[in-house]
Amino acid sequence: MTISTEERNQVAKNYVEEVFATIQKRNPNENEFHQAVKEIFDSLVPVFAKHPKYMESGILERISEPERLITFRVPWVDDNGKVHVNRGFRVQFNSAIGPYKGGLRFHPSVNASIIKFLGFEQIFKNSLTGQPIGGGKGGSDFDPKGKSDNEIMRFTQSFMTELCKYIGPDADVPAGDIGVGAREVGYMFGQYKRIRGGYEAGVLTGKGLGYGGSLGRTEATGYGTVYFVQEMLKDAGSSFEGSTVVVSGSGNVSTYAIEKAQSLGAKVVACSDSGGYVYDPNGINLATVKQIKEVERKRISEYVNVHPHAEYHEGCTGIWSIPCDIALPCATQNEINEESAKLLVANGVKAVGEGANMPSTLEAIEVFLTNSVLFGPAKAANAGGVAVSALEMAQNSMRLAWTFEEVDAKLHDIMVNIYKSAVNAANEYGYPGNLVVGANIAGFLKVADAMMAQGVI
Ligand SMILES: NC(=O)C1=CN([C@@H]2O[C@H](COP(=O)(O)OP(=O)(O)OC[C@H]3O[C@@H](n4cnc5c(N)ncnc54)[C@H](O)[C@@H]3O)[C@@H](O)[C@H]2O)C=CC1
Ligand SMILES: O=C(O)CCC(=O)C(=O)O
Repeated sequence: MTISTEERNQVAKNYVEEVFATIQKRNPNENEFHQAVKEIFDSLVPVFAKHPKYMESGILERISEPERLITFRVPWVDDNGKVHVNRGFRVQFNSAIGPYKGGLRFHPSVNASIIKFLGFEQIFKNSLTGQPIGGGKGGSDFDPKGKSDNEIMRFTQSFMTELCKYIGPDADVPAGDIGVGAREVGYMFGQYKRIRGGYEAGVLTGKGLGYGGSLGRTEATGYGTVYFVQEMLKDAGSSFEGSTVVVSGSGNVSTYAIEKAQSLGAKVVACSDSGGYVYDPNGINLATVKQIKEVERKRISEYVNVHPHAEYHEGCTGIWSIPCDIALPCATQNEINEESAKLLVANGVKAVGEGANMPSTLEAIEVFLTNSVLFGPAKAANAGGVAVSALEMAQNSMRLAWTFEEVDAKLHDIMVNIYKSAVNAANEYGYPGNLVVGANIAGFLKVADAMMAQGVI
């Protein structure tokens, strides 16, 4: 008996809802994880309607359950001799297409829900890059703010003393994320080498250039986000040239998103940190931001001491009230809610590119899509960082180093290809222009096919 398209869609929708309900029940109070799962699941209904084989082999049930979630104690001693205990995490979510790959986040908000949402997203993002990397993520509820260099070193060494049991160049390859940059990766690499012996350069990415790091990795996520938005704009007959841009955050992703947007002729008028935001009508002076954040490790409020014509405002969400053509949320999850999205639309925003992971709530995404704002979802738009991490792994394996220009050209190609894959999948499954659906489907299909080929594991 043949069934109608409508009936197929209903069967697929029921399946997705049933699996989602099970996930909510099995992972209570993990709101960020539920949010990430819901966004993907809703996008996949047309895939299950067209290819019931994925339902029959329980792909959704399997892909949403981590292969492994490791939690561990991280004891360390501060400069005054006081003992502290933090909690460490590593989620090894999916290894269907390659070793687990994804960053480590040190932030007091880190918990199982945050790590699982990030690890889950990483599966599809990594698949979109076209490189052989599975999905993983980790971190700790350790707060690096205000800690001395020695405290950071003692903490990261303690963290790696446990983590090193579970990672390796062909097994699981961590890197940085919020609160983890070149300094922390360096200390972790040293501790891994000390415990495990040998010189396994490919066990971590984001390393310093003098000991196996790749040129272009520091810039990759920010540059990649701008390359992705450039493709969206190009298709709409527009560009960065002469546009006004707002970028949230002032860390790794923000800094290099600002740098690339400026180099393409945009005026970036605002950036922020977790304390507040700076509005500079003359255009943000990036050298000042780098000095404050990368050298002095101080608050962004210092900016107005150097540039008194600029304004500093307390609080995180106010930045979205600044009129702009292009918004690049590059700070953290759920930083744009429905209200902020409506404000951006009312002020004429044309494009949004997500440099951070899940920076827009589901309601905010809906606002952008229904108002025909060009919307580059995180999994696609910020995939440049992990893509260049995979290039770092490749260079480590080959024991050679590519030039900055070579890496940047590869990054550019990868971002263009991700954009094309998302556009094509959106068209094929009946959602033209919806890059959320397109990226989710394109990322899913490769992993799902690999899982099918490898049997029920
Ligand atoms: N570093 C990387 O290669 C990649 C990072 N990401 C994502 O990009 C985002 C930023 O990460 P990084 O730049 O690496 O971290 P980072 O630690 O270098 O910078 C984070 C920035 O966000 C600010 N921030 C934190 N909470 C905030 C809030 N509530 N409001 C405003 N600003 C806030 C911090 O003050 C800091 O300036 C995160 O969502 C991360 O998961 C995504 C892909 C790759
Ligand atoms: O380069 C990496 O492996 C980390 C990238 C990452 O954590 C991310 O894409 O969110």
